[in-house]
Amino acid sequence: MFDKTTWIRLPRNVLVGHGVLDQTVEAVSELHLQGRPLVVTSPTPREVAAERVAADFEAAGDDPAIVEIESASFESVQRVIEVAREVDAGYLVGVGGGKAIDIAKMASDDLGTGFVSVPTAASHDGIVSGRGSVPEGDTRHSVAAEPPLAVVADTEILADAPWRLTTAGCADIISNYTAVKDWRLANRLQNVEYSHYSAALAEMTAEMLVGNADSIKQGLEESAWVVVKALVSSGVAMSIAGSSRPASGAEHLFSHQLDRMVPDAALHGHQVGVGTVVAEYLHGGDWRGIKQALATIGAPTTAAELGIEDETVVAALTAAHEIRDRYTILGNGMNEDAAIEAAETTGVI
Ligand SMILES: NC(=O)C1=CN([C@@H]2O[C@H](COP(=O)(O)OP(=O)(O)OC[C@H]3O[C@@H](n4cnc5c(N)ncnc54)[C@H](O)[C@@H]3O)[C@@H](O)[C@H]2O)C=CC1
Ligand SMILES: O=C(CO)COP(=O)(O)O
Ligand SMILES: [Zn+2]
Repeated sequence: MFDKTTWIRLPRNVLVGHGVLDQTVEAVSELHLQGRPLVVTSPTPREVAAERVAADFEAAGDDPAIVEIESASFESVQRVIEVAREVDAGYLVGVGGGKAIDIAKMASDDLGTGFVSVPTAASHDGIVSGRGSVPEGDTRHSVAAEPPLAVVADTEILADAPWRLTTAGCADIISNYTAVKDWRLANRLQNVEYSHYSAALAEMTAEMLVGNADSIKQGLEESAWVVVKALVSSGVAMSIAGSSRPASGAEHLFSHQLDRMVPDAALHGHQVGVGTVVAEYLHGGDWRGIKQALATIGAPTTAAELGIEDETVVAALTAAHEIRDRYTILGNGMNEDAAIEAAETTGVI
């Protein structure tokens, strides 16, 4: 008997454009969600967008509540769940960067409620994905979470956000190159389940972004448009795969290890970009091309540009494979000499 089952969960409404934040209530009303919206946000995104979204729900008679989170942690998820129960929320609206959106989608999953994604920065490809990424002790979980029913990406807001957030999003997409190589390797060596469609979409998204690298420039709203569409596409690749494999390989393990060693030292996407240069080198690929694309966009390509000590980068490379049980080009780990050699050859240190 044929026994394969695939369940691909994608958003129904994806709004991308200038001023679309004002259409959030309309995009949600189309989904026939019931009850009060709970807006999940963090301090800056609250000022930038969440208060406006809440005011629009208020004006529509939807009686919204707001909860602010500070970090991506299971404690934050738990707090949001508690607040959602206290206010009897019908669905959750995540407004902010990757952390606020991850917390909202994980809390929604637990509560069994709908989730709407309102990114205020084009900084990560979790905008659409049905995954949450949360550190815990020595490890970092990639957990199944509620994928958004709707996405509202206002390019006016995204273009107004600090430019470094957009370059981080670009680097998070460029990392698909090595993530897919790692996925293929894991498929061949470990029989890890692999999706050609998902991998092709993830790679094509990275190629299109790199092909447009010259047109991604600070101060152009068009750039925010190009980047956020790529982030949506990358998130769809994760939804097709049912895992973060098409967008997260060795370069992500390296970034997650840096988060453990030097929390908040640099943006997720920027760390991932530097990890991509080293991972591409380890794969014997065109690491110079990756480095050039990152540099053209204005994303960091060295430890110094990340603001992280060379020794910390080397230590993160040697310990990255321990983050989780995900087979990558790192295999059972790099020793220190090999990590120094790779980081020096690529000019990362
Ligand atoms: N679930 C998934 O599939 C994925 C999850 N992630 C996760 O997302 C997180 C990284 O996302 P980031 O957005 O880089 O981090 P973040 O959510 O911490 O945001 C970075 C900073 O940007 C600020 N910010 C956001 N919008 C702003 C605006 N319009 N103006 C000014 N400041 C603004 C935030 O307040 C924060 O200080 C990590 O935890 C990462 O693991 C990343 C990729 C995929
Ligand atoms: O950041 C991600 C994809 O860009 C996914 O995060 P994980 O590595 O935790 O799955
Ligand atoms: Zn990422």
